Amino acid sequence: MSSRARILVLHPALGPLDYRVPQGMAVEPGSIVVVPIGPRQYAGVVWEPERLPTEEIGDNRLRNLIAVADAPPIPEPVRRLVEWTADYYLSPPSAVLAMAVRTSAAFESAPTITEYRATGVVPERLTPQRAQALERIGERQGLVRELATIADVSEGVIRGLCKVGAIEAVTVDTDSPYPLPDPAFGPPELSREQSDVAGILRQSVEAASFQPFLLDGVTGSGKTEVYFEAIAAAITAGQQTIVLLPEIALTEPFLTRFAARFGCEPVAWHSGLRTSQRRRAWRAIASGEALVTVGARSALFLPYPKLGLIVVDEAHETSFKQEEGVHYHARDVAVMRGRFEDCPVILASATPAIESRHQVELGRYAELKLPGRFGVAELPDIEAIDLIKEPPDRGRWLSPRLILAIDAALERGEQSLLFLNRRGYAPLTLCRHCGHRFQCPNCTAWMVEHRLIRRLACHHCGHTVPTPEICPECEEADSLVACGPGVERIADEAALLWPNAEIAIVTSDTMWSPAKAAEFVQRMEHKDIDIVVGTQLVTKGYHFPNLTVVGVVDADLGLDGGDLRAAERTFQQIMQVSGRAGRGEKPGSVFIQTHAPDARVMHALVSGDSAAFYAAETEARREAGAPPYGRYAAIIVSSEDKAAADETARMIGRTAPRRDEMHVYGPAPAPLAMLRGRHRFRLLVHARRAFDVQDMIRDWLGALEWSAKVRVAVDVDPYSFL
Ligand SMILES: Nc1ncnc2c1ncn2[C@@H]1O[C@H](COP(=O)(O)OP(=O)(O)OP(=O)(O)O)[C@@H](O)[C@H]1O
Ligand SMILES: [Zn+2]
Repeated sequence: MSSRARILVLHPALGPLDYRVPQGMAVEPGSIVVVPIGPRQYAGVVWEPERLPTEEIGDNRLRNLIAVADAPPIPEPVRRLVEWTADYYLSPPSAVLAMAVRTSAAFESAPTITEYRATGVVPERLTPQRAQALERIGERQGLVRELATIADVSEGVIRGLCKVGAIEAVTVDTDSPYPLPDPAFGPPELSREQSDVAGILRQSVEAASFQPFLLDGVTGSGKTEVYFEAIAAAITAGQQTIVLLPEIALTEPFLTRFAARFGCEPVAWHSGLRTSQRRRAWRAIASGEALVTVGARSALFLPYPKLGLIVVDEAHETSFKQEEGVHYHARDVAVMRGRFEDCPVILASATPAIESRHQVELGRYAELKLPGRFGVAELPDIEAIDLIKEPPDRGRWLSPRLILAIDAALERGEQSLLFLNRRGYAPLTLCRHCGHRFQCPNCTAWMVEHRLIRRLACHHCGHTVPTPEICPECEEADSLVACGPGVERIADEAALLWPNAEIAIVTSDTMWSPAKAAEFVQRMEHKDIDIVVGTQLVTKGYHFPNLTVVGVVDADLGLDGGDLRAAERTFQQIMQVSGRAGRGEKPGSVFIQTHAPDARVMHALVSGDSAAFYAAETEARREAGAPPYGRYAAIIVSSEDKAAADETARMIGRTAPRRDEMHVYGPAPAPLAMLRGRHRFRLLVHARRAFDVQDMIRDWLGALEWSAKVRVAVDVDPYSFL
């Protein structure tokens, strides 16, 4: 009798497969193994056969497992989480598992990796490519492949630089231990309110049982300080913590703040890590040595063996929803993980989502409130500026009242922030002679002018072209006009208004790495910047006590398009950016430029009556049967071949089951009818809360077949309707 093992192979197109465990090899559920598939080798994880049924094959046809990896097994709660996520989001389990086993380097038993870095030697033959490579690499270090990507040159160029001594190899120890955070390093003195909330969280961590908390505290109330106390309790108990942040850019300030509280930085996990860093972090996490990990949503699936606490900061942020591959929502999966791990989950937010508030009403989440700012800081005053009554000058975007407020802030030596959630110079370029508009060839989207790099760029697919001198349609020179503002245009206007002020543009174009974020924070703290012009990237997390004036350039921007969360999102975003003003001793003021001062959301922002706003929004959702009172699932059909996509979408529509508990809308061309060269059609399932949408969709789509040219993606609980 041979012993067989069921393996979930890390190959997106394959289901579970059985293998023979050769004599002398020992595996258990969770073991990471290497298996043969045809002539190739893949990693996989041993699974409980009853949980992943598959067609059994005879013993005589089994192939042998090749090896067991030198890494701890994937713990049981993670295996349950993988199954749940795959089930809920209608995704292949292997695609979910791939997020837990994120790096193949991690279980190859090589404790060192060879990396490369610049030596400072300038080669005699300095081609433009070589010069570019050395300039971009700077102080950085990595594999040849990684350096080539950073420098945007071929690997050959890097190897060439190596031969002439401009780049050298270094051996990196990827198993060196991380320092241990010390709960007693720098604890703050908590206010009464803070200390009450911290006490409840501490107790919950010590009790080590599942409990979701909604930590609802206004901006600057000390939510971070308070959940740090829960982390301290977990560290003391020798348990691991995950802190999820909505953007990588926020990790840098978090690391510094964490170090001030605990004496050393936590382990960071995000897409910007090099192979060697990824391997080191993964191994420390999987062995249980890494006590606190901070990261973007992908940190959630890692195999922490003794997880004691999960924190989701800025939990209302929609960037926790993944829009590609497995369409999961990290906030919701975090709560499930807490349940499988039996540990508390803290969702921290100044503007909790209606979905999360609803869970509080149902008694599933415990609500903890911090209603006031810490210390002497007060919440800022918010005023609306009616752009019809107080318009900016022609061709300008800042109204007189906002300009006066910034004048005064500059006079007082204080900082201002102008918020506009639009990268680049202008969202649309057209020819004033023939009316030609520049559209992306791959997407249903205008090309956005970026003046800093003198290119037009598509924000959906990344396609760029140099900004043309003449209209490609009518060949008229100097006929192109920029329509509407992006942050670069606002920065230009600010430079004209305040020629002596130091102005910084902060977007993902200018702040694309943790190091850039650190540099920005430093310049702000040293008052080297007077006016920040930024996108949503600067709206959260930052604490700049000298920042007192915030101007929202176009508060109506997020209301266009009108998906079900548009008003809520606008409210959250503006509250969030307002939260940057007056965080220190100096009071802050916020100006919201709008064409719709009478809209409910603008009223709520100005009056500060968020309760009334939420009540009305929630009631509207209830009436519409929208989440959290009903559910949606989107089916997105796409193909490079428009007719094929159209035909498949219609077939799916025709075969839609008819049930009382649900209705299927569509198919219709998606608002983003073309994306990255693929034509897109959408269907939307709208169902009652209790209806098992996933099961219905599984049966429905499972019975259909479509051409290999067509991709059908299901988005359960969609946040994007484009
Ligand atoms: N008990 C305390 N002792 C000393 N400083 C504190 C205390 N509580 C809060 N602070 C300080 O007040 C500022 C705001 O706190 P914190 O950033 O934790 O608030 P927050 O609620 O997380 O804010 P936001 O939601 O805007 O990110 C920080 O600089 C923090 O260090
Ligand atoms: Zn595009």
